[in-house]
Amino acid sequence: MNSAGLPDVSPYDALLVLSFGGPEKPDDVVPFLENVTRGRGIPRERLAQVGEHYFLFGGKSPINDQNRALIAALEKDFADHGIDLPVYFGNRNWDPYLADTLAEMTAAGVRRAAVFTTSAYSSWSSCRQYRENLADAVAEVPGAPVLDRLRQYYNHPGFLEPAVDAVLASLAELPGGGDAARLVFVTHSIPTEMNDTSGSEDPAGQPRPAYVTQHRSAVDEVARRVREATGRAHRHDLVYCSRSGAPSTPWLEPDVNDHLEELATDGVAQVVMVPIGFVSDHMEVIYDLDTEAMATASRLGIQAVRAATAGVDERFVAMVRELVLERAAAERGESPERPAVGSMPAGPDRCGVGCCPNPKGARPALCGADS
Ligand SMILES: CC1=C(CCC(=O)O)c2cc3nc(cc4[nH]c(cc5[nH]c(cc1n2)c(C)c5CCC(=O)O)c(CCC(=O)O)c4C)C(CCC(=O)O)=C3C
Ligand SMILES: [Fe+2]
Repeated sequence: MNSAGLPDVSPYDALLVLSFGGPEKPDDVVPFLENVTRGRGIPRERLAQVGEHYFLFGGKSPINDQNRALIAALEKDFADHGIDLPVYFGNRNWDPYLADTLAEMTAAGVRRAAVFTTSAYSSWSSCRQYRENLADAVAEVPGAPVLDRLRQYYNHPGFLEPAVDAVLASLAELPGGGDAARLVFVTHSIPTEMNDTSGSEDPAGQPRPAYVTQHRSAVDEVARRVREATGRAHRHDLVYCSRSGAPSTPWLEPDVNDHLEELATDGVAQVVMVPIGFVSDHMEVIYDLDTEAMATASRLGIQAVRAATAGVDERFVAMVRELVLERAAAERGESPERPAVGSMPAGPDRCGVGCCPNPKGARPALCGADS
């Protein structure tokens, strides 16, 4: 609390929500995909396919609107809690681009901002690449504010509690209350090599392989709480979607569709798909799960329901506020509580040395113990 009895956000004078970005209209789709895949060696056929996913939804990704809704909810939550902190929005791959937002923040006199990324887990794609984006943007904008990326939140109760309720709601939608339903937790596949190097060897960092270890912690905790609530032990699995890259490069498996085939063979009749790797219903969720995996389930005669993502659940929104206040207190030299549930402790405020290296070679990155 500050002298007026309100939560103390110093040393911060802004919050930046940093996300992936997505196309807003059909003409944006190809330039967006070019932004995403610049220098990444994604085969042309894969890009054409992913372009079709966007065109199926009118050439517009839901992700930017979802982030604007999250920001509106945060502004309201801050106001309700007497917190006077402007919230800015910047993306890696589409308008509003991070560097433009940083220029706007600089012009508005922002000196130091907390940064919330819309990605809960550690890997190059979901963690360090955002830190590289921050370094690039700061290099482009003279006088840019100091930026503190908030810790990974895959094990924060504000992220997992909405997931538990979402699973319970989905079970209730299945005939018979889903009493024999399998819980199929789904996240974004990444190259196995990117998983192996996710996290760091620095004892103060996230233990390797952070990406899968963090997911297992989150998944087991949600399944445990569902069991507590229903009194039934639902079997559960962690599987993957949205594989990309060259077919010769190994990525995390099994793919959700292959897994459903296997479940059907084993006689599983009901499934709840839980998009535990994603914070909102963006393209991976509405295409890869709701369209493709749902069609697979229906072809196999499996009754399937997809659980909701955190979105603008008030606990998730409150989590962002709590993370800002926690980090602000830590930067003031206090020792705030660091809520964490599951098998892993709260992650560090700064990524460990060598955390989640870029597979194409080292680049400058902010917000690490070594930056
Ligand atoms: C771990 C992870 C997350 C989750 C964490 C986070 O949220 O950050 C994520 C999120 C997202 N990924 C997204 C879109 C895309 N990702 C691609 C490609 C890739 N993703 C990767 C990983 C991840 N991606 C990887 C290793 C590649 C291969 C290329 C490379 O090595 O860099 C491609 C290129 C085409 C393709 O190859 O699929 C697209 C279009 C969107 C926007 C959705 C929308 O528009 O609604 C979102 C939120
Ligand atoms: Fe992706």
